Amino acid sequence: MSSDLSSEITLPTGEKYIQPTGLFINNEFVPSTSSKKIITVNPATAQPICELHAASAQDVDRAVKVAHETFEKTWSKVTGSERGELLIKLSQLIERDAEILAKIDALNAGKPYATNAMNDIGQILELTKFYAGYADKLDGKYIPISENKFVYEINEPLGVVGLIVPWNYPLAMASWKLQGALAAGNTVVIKSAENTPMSLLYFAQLIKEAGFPPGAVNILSGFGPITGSAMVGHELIDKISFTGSTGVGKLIQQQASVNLKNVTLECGGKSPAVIFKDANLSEAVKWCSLGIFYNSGQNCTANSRILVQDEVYDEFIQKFQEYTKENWVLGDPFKDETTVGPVISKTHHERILSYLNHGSNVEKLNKIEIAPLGSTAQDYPQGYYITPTIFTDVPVTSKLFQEEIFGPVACVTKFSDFEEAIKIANSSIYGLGSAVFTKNIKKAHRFARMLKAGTVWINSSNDEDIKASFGGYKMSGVGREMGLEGIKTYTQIKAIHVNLDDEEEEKAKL
Ligand SMILES: NC(=O)C1=CN([C@@H]2O[C@H](COP(=O)(O)OP(=O)(O)OC[C@H]3O[C@@H](n4cnc5c(N)ncnc54)[C@H](O)[C@@H]3O)[C@@H](O)[C@H]2O)C=CC1
Ligand code: BAL
Repeated sequence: MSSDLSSEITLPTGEKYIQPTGLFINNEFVPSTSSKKIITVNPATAQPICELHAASAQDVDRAVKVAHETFEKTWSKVTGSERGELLIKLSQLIERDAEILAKIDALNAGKPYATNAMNDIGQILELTKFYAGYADKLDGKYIPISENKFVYEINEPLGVVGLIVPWNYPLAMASWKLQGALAAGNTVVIKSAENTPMSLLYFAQLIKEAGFPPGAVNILSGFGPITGSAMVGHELIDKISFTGSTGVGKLIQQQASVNLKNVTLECGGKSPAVIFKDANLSEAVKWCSLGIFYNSGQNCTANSRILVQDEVYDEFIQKFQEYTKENWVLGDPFKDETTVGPVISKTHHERILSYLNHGSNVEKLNKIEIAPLGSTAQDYPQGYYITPTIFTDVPVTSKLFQEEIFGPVACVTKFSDFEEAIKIANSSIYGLGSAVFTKNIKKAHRFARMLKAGTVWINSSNDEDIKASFGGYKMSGVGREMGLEGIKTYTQIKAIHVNLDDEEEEKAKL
């Protein structure tokens, strides 16, 4: 059963559900004004799933105007407590529909359902409740000036915010932005990635059911250079929060100058994990394997550069291979045991393969393909699978060591001492995540302070928590998400100066 605005989907489990396919504007699904369509593809099979409306610049304009009007007339008058209650209601609906939301991301993004997509929903749930609790706690500040003068500062929402999200965590990346923006009192126009629009459109139904007023949240599927660019250029959008490539982040920063938009950019990374010889090696192996192979390496904080001290280098490589072989399962995202699914698309698959080819045939590096439980990408020729791979003794200046591959590919290199380790770790244009493994607490903290990265994990890796801020140094981005910063980033401060002096009144008293 399909209409122009919905499509009946049969999941690989045999279950069926109705997928909305229109644009979600003013709490209704509507057709696009353009004939351009997005055809979603299941990365595990390379087969098309369904066709969705793609927003034109005209559709963006309509969504933004609706969001603007809603902000001015309704949403800006809703109290923090009321916004918190709506978010609590939303969290209950997310909990109710957790399985179907995770199954949609498993189908559309190839995320292993039980071991990955469900984790995303768990994080979203926690985050939604966290921001619900903060919605009425955006306290201001009292600043005494003199006997008769003081200032109070209040946090106000920005207005209409434009959110542009990627495909690696389709619903989670949307939620990092959306829930914080709503808690802070903004209205939203959000665009999903063209590869993965399905879960966010399903989520639109929960927004409406939770009771958010029409126009508070508008959800567009669409292509970056058309829909995304129209959002960035729109003068009624007060802020853009973007997650994606550094190249597009740079474009957005330039285009956003049209009305001096506030911009948050969460971009690429080439995160180092540094293993000192006094580390608990088994723990380092476990975390580094998780940090590069989880989500098939499609993580902005993936520890794609692994630096190991000379004395334990060979032992680390051996244990790393063994651990990965024994603890990961490559395969069908809908099988409960699967932990490594396909990568997102044909284009991305080809991009990763070209890095693998460059590493082995151009740079002539030592390449080790690890077959988790004996299976490799060749066992799944129908989908976009990549066999987990490590390159060893990789020169620090090489393309593979410097560029973001965004796949299950680790580059390992040696270092001799603390100074060399910090120099290599910081020799990157990026500065998003980083990890350091040592039992020496002083060394760990000294190293953490010297790392140029927005997140440092000591004795773990990619162990993010919604209560802590997340974002990059250098070309990994601008601003922070999650934690308290993830709500403050959607506010602006107004300083109100109060003068209690009244010379006329004083004179009258005399
Ligand atoms: N930081 C992260 O989490 C992510 C990083 N990436 C990196 O980017 C590489 C390329 O992946 P892509 O999907 O091509 O990333 P991308 O940066 O092109 O896409 C991310 C989002 O930006 C939108 N977009 C693209 N061009 C735009 C424009 N001109 N104006 C406004 N919005 C625009 C896309 O539609 C999508 O929603 C990956 O291989 C990876 O290295 C990709 C996704 C997430
Ligand atoms: N773990 C979610 C953000 C990222 O790594 O892409």
